[in-house]
Amino acid sequence: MTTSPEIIRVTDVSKRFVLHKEKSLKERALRLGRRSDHVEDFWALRDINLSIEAGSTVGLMGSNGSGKSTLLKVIGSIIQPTTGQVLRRGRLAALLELGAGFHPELTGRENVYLNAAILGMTRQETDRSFDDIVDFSGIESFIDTQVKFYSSGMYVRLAFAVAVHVDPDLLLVDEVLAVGDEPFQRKCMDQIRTFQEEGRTIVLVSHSAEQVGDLCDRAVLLRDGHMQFDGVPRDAIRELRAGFEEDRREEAERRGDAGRPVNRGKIQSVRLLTDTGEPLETMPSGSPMVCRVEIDLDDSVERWMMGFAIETPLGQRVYHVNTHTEGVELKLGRGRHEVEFALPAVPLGEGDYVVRIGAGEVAGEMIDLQAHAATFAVESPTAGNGVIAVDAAIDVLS
Ligand SMILES: Nc1ncnc2c1ncn2[C@@H]1O[C@H](COP(=O)(O)OP(=O)(O)OP(=O)(O)O)[C@@H](O)[C@H]1O
Repeated sequence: MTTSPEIIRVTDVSKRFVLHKEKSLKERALRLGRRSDHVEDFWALRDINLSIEAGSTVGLMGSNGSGKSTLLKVIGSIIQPTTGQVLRRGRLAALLELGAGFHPELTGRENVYLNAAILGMTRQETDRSFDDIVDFSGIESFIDTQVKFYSSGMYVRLAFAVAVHVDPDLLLVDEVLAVGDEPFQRKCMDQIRTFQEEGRTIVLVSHSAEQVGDLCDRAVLLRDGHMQFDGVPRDAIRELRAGFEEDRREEAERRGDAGRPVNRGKIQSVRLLTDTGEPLETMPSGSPMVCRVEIDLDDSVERWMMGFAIETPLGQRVYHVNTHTEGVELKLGRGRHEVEFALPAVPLGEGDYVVRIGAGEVAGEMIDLQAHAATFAVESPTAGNGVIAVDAAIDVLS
């Protein structure tokens, strides 16, 4: 097996920001308007080690403020790490903050030349690519308008068009693409796939599990500036969701301190069974499935409901049912309750699936949630791929 050469090496990188916290208005007034800054260190990244091989597509994931954009900027040398070092090879194109790299007073045309020059293109090279850049951006009629009058989508269109036409070895993309409209986002995704086929390296920040699962061969998960996970996207997504669940519980406990009872219920077990009561791990497509959930409640729980969902490992929901919307009343009272969801036929396509179970009061208060309550695999002999099993027949008509 040959391994690709390393294109990025991040060694022991930490990034500290200094936060200036303003004191209250009253204190400022007392100091007659002089700044009464209270300075605090904030570590946005802590001891990050990362080696990225040429030709790979890596997704940076994590909750808001976890350090994704900071890491991307450190990789792109837009900001310097406080400690540690970043080594990078090849030509870089980066699509970071909205408008970064564009001068607001210059026109789109002038910015294309300026931006391409910053990214390492000669004037002649830019002349040759100019029409393609404008064509890709789709904003031809605004190319001689100052970019300060551009909408966010127009900014991103032009910036992405320049970035992909400078022949980069490494493309860094922050979430900015999300402001483009749907056709443009699709065009960007097609371009990213072309880049992958051409063996270029891509590092992207995304909140979309779908996108990371679909595009990336590796995902790095950040939590509070630390690297929490580095591996295959589906495992990163599972870790990320487990973290969200943990946060939700902590949040519920905090709210509990403010007077509401906590731990009013807990899902104790979730079992997947065949219709004859055998444990179910792998099933043929179209066969029945039973899901039995045991939950303990305390007597403060009022009218409640339970939801059952089947998702792909990347979190795409393929089925959902809820006791309340189906008109099923659940029993009240302290102690163990058992709810069964019996599905007479599960016509899913071949693959792995995740069961998500949630319980909450009809009035809106969450009781418990297990985002990864159980998993199962479906085997299907049908033609094609997808989340539904369809046995397509193909005829050559002419
Ligand atoms: N220039 C800065 N000065 C001070 N703090 C900063 C600066 N840039 C980022 N931070 C802080 O560093 C932390 C990480 O920010 P970062 O933008 O990297 O997070 P993120 O994971 O990309 O978040 P999001 O998903 O919200 O985009 C945040 O708490 C942010 O407030």
